[in-house]
Amino acid sequence: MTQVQGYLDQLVAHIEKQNSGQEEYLQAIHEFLPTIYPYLESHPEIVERNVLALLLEPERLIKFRVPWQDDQGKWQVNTGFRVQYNSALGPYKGGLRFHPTVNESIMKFLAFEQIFKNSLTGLPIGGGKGGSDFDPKGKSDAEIMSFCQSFMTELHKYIGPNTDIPAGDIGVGAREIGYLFGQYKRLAQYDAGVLTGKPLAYWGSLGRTEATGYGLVYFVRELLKDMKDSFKGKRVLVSGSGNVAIYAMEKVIQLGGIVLACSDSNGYVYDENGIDLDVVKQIKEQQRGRISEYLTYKPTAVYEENHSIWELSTAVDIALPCATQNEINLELAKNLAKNGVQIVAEGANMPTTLEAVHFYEEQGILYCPGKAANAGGVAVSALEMSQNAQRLPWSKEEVDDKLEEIMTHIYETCRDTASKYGMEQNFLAGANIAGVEKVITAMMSQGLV
Ligand SMILES: NC(=O)C1=CN([C@@H]2O[C@H](COP(=O)(O)OP(=O)(O)OC[C@H]3O[C@@H](n4cnc5c(N)ncnc54)[C@H](O)[C@@H]3O)[C@@H](O)[C@H]2O)C=CC1
Ligand SMILES: O=C(O)CCC(=O)C(=O)O
Repeated sequence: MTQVQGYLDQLVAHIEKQNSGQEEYLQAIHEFLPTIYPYLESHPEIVERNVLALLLEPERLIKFRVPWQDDQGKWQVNTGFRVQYNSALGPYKGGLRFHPTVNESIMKFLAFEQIFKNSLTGLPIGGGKGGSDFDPKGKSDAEIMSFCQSFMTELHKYIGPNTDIPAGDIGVGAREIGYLFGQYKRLAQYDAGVLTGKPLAYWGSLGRTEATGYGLVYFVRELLKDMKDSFKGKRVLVSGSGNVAIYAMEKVIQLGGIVLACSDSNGYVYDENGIDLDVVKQIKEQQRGRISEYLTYKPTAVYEENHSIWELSTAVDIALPCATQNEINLELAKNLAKNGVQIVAEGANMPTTLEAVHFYEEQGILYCPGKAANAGGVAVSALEMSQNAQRLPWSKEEVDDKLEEIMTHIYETCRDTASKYGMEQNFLAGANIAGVEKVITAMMSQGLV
């Protein structure tokens, strides 16, 4: 056994013991460590000085009680989290998720991935993530406000425009960011730089709403260019119908692709004529309704309740999972392969199980991991921070041009890093090595901090 392998085995054993039962977190670590093996071989000082032990331990994990009152006057309580994982490259940056499945494991996997994603953007941001097991589904506006105010009452002690800057994620959009900011302002001082993804009326950035979805499609467009191909006529499946999914669909359609299906947590809708995005926006952005309502507007479409979009049996060129973690397992990946998929690019964070990722590799399906392909959202969040610091808003074109430039650079970095280490087209290894290299260099130059 090589020295590097021995070191990795020892680290994995320690992490498994310390985090037993935290499945998603351990999955993210198991996905990450083997891919950086060749980088560690060429950098023996990292192993000799045990740098990875520091990298793998979050700098801080904050867990707090969030009491709030429902519309009946009854007291309710949820758990809040903020994981401040790594600040080598800048203040902690990463979204807040409000979803009943949120727990320590999910928070830690998201914060861990965020470190390398933020590093790949080339912008000065460290990695963090937070949220709560609060379920916004079915709650009134007053209940959402009450919850957000209580959440921020505790969180404001730990964040600030130069220390930790949260944003949105599942269940946290412009409405929630508005309530969170309102409470921050009452408790601290007026500094809109403390959150990103803000509404445009007070220091939000044009283009942030679209950024993750557009960025994902820019990443795939660059990959297609290398293949002397384009989105024109490509048959595309997009899971979810939230922020990331909607703007991924919009850009695919603008570039000439056909989006055949999208979904929500209840089921999926398939429209052979191509999904009508105006209808999806009306249902999801205006009515906050269910995707099944698509059939009211488009009766010829098909709706499948309680089925995954990845079970569909139809020819597919490109799959864009944009809903949630582990939505594609091995069986569903096999179905995608049967349907002829060539590219799987992740808008969501870790939507593919490790077995399915290995299957893509074996089958030669090009796999673009979320930490690279969905980095456009956090990149534009960092541009929002720049605009806030300058006290100057940029035009939508300026933001979008920068987003395209950043995503092209991320794609090229992943491609070239993979090639440099002899792993042609392994974008996962490319993303992990390029992402970690900068973080480790910064950590080593900062000493034991
Ligand atoms: N909003 C952003 O800027 C970024 C989001 N992401 C990731 O993208 C994914 C989606 O986030 P958003 O669009 O912001 O959230 P959202 O709350 O706007 O939408 C989430 C969508 O996923 C669907 N969904 C949730 N759980 C599901 C399940 N179990 N099965 C099927 N569908 C399910 C929901 O119905 C909804 O359509 C998440 O993994 C998030 O971490 C990644 C980078 C940035
Ligand atoms: O915009 C941000 O700061 C965070 C986005 C995010 O949570 C993510 O990239 O997963």
